[in-house]
Amino acid sequence: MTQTAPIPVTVVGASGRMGRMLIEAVRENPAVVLTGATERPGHPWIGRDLGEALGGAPMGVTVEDDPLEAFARSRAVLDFTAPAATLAHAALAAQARCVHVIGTTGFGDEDLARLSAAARHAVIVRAGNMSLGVNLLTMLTRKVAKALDESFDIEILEMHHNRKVDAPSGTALMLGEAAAEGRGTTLAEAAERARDGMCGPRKPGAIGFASLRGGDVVGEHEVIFAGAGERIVLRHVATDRMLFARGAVRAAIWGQDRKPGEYDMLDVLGLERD
Ligand SMILES: NC(=O)c1ccc[n+]([C@@H]2O[C@H](COP(=O)([O-])OP(=O)(O)OC[C@H]3O[C@@H](n4cnc5c(N)ncnc54)[C@H](O)[C@@H]3O)[C@@H](O)[C@H]2O)c1
Ligand SMILES: O=C(O)C1=N[C@H](C(=O)O)CCC1
Repeated sequence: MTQTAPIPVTVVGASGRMGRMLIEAVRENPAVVLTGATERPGHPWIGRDLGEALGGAPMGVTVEDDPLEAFARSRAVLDFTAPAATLAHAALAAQARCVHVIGTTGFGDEDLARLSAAARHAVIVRAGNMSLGVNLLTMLTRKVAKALDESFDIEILEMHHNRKVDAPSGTALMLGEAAAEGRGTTLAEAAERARDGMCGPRKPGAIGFASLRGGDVVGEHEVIFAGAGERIVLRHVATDRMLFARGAVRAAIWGQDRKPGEYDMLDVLGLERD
């Protein structure tokens, strides 16, 4: 029996809520091995052993602030940081020929264009949500939106913990894209992202968003199809961030030896697009 060597992986933003989960998800999966961990320059963990910084036994991996050094020893980068950091990582991951798994959310249109440009020379797997459940929910959302006409108003409601910095969530935008596709339009055309004051009656065909923030909520999403006398509600509740981290590790493994390009979790999970 042939035994394949584990894939060397770097986790960027190692001290973050998701960084810590990603380290655990790499350590529990024998198909991958942690060879690098980074944090932003000036972070107190720089130069320390990662295991000790996490409050446990030494792991033999030193936290660095030079991502290229770490990427050069790796074949995949797991990146749940912040848009500016991820854009910088994309160029370096392409240079080091690493699969770049991006969970970061909050990108603007120009940022997304820059990531698409990087994907001409590198494998990028990006998703606003790496869980199986949410990716299935995007398929259901597309189907229901296609089946119903504009007499059903589509509203997307999300709730997250009080430390989240971007809104609407990346997941809500994924669900919005799916709803828009089902309706035969684009989210840029249909999105209604904020309502306050005398904003007038609802625009027919709009896809509305509402964001709640509080406590330690991991991530909850509802897609509401509101018609006359009835409502259909599709709902996903995440209760454990390991869900996202295990999805990211799966994407890193799936991305090995793929052609350069921009992929998402539907590709990784082998789910149909329509
Ligand atoms: N796609 C998904 O499934 C999914 C799931 C959860 C969170 N997220 C997203 O992941 C991102 C991070 O979320 P979080 O809750 O872990 O945030 P967090 O603030 O806890 O962690 C971000 C980490 O990135 C580090 N960082 C920032 N700039 C850096 C740089 N230049 N180099 C290295 N590290 C850097 C920060 O110091 C911090 O430790 C957010 O955009 C969030 O929306 C996505
Ligand atoms: O905690 C976060 O931040 C999350 N971000 C993603 C999003 O923006 O949808 C996924 C859920 C958790």
